[in-house]
Amino acid sequence: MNTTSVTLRLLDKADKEILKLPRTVKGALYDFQHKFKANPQATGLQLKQLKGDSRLWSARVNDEYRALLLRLADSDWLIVSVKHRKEVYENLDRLSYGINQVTGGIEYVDLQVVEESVLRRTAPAPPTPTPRAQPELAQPEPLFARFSDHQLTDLGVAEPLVPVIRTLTTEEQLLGLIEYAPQLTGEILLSLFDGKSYEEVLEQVTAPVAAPEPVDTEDFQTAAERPATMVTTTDEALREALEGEDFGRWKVFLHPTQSKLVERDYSGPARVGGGPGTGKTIVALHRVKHLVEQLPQGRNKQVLLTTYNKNLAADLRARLLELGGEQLLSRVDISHVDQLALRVVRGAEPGSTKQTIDDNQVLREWRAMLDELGETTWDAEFLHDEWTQVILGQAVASRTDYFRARRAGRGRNITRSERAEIWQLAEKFTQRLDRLGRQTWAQVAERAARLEMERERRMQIVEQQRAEHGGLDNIHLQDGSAGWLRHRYRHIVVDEAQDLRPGHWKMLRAMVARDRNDIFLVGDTHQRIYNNQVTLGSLGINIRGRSAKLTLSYRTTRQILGSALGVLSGESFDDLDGNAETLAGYRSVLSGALPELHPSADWEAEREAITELISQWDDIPLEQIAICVPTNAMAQQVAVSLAQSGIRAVEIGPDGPRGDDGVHIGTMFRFKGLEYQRMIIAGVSEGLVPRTEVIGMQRTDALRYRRELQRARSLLFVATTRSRDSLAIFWHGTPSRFLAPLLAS
Ligand SMILES: Nc1ncnc2c1ncn2[C@@H]1O[C@H](COP(=O)(O)OP(=O)(O)OP(=O)(O)O)[C@@H](O)[C@H]1O
Repeated sequence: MNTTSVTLRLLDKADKEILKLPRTVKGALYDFQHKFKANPQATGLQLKQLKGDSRLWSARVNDEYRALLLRLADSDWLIVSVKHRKEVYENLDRLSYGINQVTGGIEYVDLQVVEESVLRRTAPAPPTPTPRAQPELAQPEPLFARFSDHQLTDLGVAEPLVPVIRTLTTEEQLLGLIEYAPQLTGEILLSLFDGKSYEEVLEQVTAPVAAPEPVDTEDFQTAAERPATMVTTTDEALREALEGEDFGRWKVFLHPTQSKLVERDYSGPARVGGGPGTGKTIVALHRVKHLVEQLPQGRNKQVLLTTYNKNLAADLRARLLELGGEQLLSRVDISHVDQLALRVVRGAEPGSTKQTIDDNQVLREWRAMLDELGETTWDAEFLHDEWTQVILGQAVASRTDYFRARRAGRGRNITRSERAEIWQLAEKFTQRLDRLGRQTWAQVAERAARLEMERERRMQIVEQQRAEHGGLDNIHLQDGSAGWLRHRYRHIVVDEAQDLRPGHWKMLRAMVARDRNDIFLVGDTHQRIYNNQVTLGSLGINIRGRSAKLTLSYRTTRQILGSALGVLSGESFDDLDGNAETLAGYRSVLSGALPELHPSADWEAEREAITELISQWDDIPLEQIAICVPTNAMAQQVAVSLAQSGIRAVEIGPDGPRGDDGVHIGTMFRFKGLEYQRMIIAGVSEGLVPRTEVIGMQRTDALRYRRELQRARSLLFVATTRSRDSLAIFWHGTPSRFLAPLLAS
């Protein structure tokens, strides 16, 4: 046997078993993997084949514990389990392994462990009735009676589990089975249990992970390389999994649908959609790592990782550091997109002292100006949106151009004379900002886009000249020529893509050459919380044919997910490219309690009820609890109520939580990208969610009303999907219309 380069991997789920082992055993396992890789045949390891079986082996971890290994090839081994010595050698028939015929992935099942787990969740049988006193008890219907064995295995259920599956009669038992079953079996059974049809599961769960080629169920080495086999792939990943008390599984075990997207070679820009918690950010991070690994050696930052705010960018940096250390970080520019745009603009205007103001400040400026002018025809929000989306967004440079500008999706039609009025107001507003030495983020984005597009154009001219004159040397280079210019990045990865402005996209497009794997973006339009509707194709980013969707939530329980989907019901969403996008197939294998619904008579009573609930939660750190409210004022009021009961709280500001200690409180806008163990959403009352002003728009501007309503829904959807384990929704007075499906069920 070749002992020089032994590959040792760890199968998904074995790590969960390992996490439960005593500390000393984990330490021993760490030493074991070193020794094993040095020489599997070393006497101390007592490597032996189980039961004459050709692939399953056991090896000694310490006096008490044994590792069970599958031998994939001569020097390629896979740890499938770590068990107490007494549990290894009895009844070997219960240990089953094989290659799933649908996915081509390696699966391992210990039937005894599964059966015991099911049994633990089985309610004790009622006392045996005396023959005469009781009528015969009806046997409960098995959960999956309506599906044949063939149907189950065709969907990808692990064949050895079929007999146990036939015995299941309760949800609890099913959850017991899923805990120790291969990942796909769990996903399939829960989807069927939750009411999906065979065909739906085939399309939504099985097809995305099915092997594209016929599966050879004897070829374990090929199987180990398929995305469907969830294993650690590198030494580092194995060490990580063995070392960590609560290591980040996301770093090591990607879902097959995730790893395919990470590793694919795309002929151009690609997009990954998917509901909250499906691991879009995780995919973006792994994609960055993958792209960096393909780069030639160097020191420069050829990959840009960007997102829409500072807080999220900081989080991306921390997670990328966790994933690949300083070495990976050294090749990646991580910047939030506004900051990036500002950098471009400052680069072009080094002396500029302009202050950049956020949307709230801009609206205050609009209002101040309208007040001063005594102008009442138009409201500040409308003018701000019109200016940002139509005038700035389409780079409209003159009044005449504005008369011709497209206003798709902008709400009510406006006449020519109204356009003239708006144009005049917009001009006045721009001058006012100039005078005050201020600029808006939308202006910065558009300016940055123009500068970058101009820069790219100069590069293209030089390229063209180079082609025509046969080399740079033959071109007469003038001062300021672009001969030395290169695209700023080789690859751009965007997280939370749904909230970037058109200007951002134009800037990013110009920063990277149109090439394979140029732009990779992840986002979910159901979570769009700003009014930045874009059609990427029209901005030069063509994702057609390179669009995919993740559907398995790793964050939220099925129960919370059901409520979150209820909040969205009846609304339609786009795919960032003008087509419809749905959450079909969105699911979870995590289970928990149903969300709690708490009505109150008024706001004060609601705050009391919230305080009361939190004071009962003394089993988790306060930082794992968050309260989300519709307005800043309400956030402050909740903080005061909590303080009066001695509960510490911190508010979440634009840059994240202002402090470490206490329950996090914030408005719905602040929760994007965050997650908590327990979430409270408060003030979900009609008039607050959606706001009264939005409801009023129904009469004045139907299109705007629909857009604002969708945004309010999305905000609530984002808030509901931040919680991992439990969700409590509070309101006073009339509950929000968005809660109707939850109240009806
Ligand atoms: N393969 C995986 N294994 C384990 N955990 C995972 C995996 N993928 C994602 N997660 C976990 O699921 C949670 C959600 O992941 P992530 O933040 O990437 O989702 P998202 O789709 O970007 O969510 P959102 O749209 O709500 O921002 C995180 O806690 C992440 O660590």
